[in-house]
Amino acid sequence: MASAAPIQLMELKGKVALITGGATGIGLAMADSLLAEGLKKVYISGNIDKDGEEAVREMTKKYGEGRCSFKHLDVTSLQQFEEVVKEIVSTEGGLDILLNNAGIVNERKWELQTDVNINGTMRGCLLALKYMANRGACIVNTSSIACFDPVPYLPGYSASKSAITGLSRAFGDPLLFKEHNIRFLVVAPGATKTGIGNITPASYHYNEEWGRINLEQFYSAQDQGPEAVGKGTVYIIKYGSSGSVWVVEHNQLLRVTQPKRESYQTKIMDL
Ligand SMILES: NC(=O)C1=CN([C@@H]2O[C@H](COP(=O)(O)OP(=O)(O)OC[C@H]3O[C@@H](n4cnc5c(N)ncnc54)[C@H](O)[C@@H]3O)[C@@H](O)[C@H]2O)C=CC1
Ligand SMILES: CCCCCC(=O)/C=C/C=C\C/C=C\C/C=C\CCCC(=O)O
Repeated sequence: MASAAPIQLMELKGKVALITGGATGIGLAMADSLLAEGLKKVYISGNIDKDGEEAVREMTKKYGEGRCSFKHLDVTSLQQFEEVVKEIVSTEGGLDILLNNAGIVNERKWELQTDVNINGTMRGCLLALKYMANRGACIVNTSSIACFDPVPYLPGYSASKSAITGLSRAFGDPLLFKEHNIRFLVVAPGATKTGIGNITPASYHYNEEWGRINLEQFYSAQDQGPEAVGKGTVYIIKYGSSGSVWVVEHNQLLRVTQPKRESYQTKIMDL
């Protein structure tokens, strides 16, 4: 049920955004939704140049010349990440929105999965503190519903998404917000039709049978397109208070209210 009219915390017209893993799927849908809202410029970034170039062609056709550019950025490299952020800040006079969205599913290469998903998001948040403070900036980190309900066959992936939600809530705490005036937010999508599942069980899982079961479950659970996450993210950027967590699942945007831990603990004994 909708509550009282929310207070808009950011005007999107004329703003500049950078999206990691922005060339495909959810990241590209976020770019599309932001451009539709009148952003001055959206920088799509990613580790695969041909995907980036294709995405820019698509966005330029839809929104006109100069609204969207591609930057090569592998989020496992802090140096690359910092160079891209610095270049945008110097060209545009500042960066207003950073969407830490790059992510992979790869239980076989779980260390790489950790580096992209957790460390990549952490790098983006730390760079935001360094280059985006005190201008009302907003960071949205892409988690997953796997952060609430760990997917049995994806321990490393589920852990990485719990970490993203945890670090975003810590960065987004009102105490820190008072110091740097940056909102840190979480979008946690449910199963979404993108290329993330275009993998073979043996190529991404240490247990091929688990991989097969997980992919089957994933394909049958995908009931929304990336556009839903793009639209939901625009709402979150406009209205989400720092540290808030949001789900986009079954084509709905939902606000997550974390219960106080005392409410779900059962006392066993005094020690
Ligand atoms: N599709 C789904 O059901 C769900 C996806 N997510 C998350 O949404 C985010 C986007 O995924 P999708 O759009 O679904 O898949 P996708 O595979 O289309 O997008 C991921 C993007 O990240 C890029 N990427 C991978 N490694 C990178 C690196 N080292 N540096 C920079 N970019 C890199 C890929 O090239 C790709 O463009 C991910 O964080 C994923 O975990 C969360 C919940 C559900
Ligand atoms: C290849 C898996 C990609 C994981 C993407 C993700 O972040 C989250 C996906 C969420 C659910 C799908 C994953 C596994 C399916 C498990 C259970 C299906 C239960 C059906 C449902 O909850 O709707």
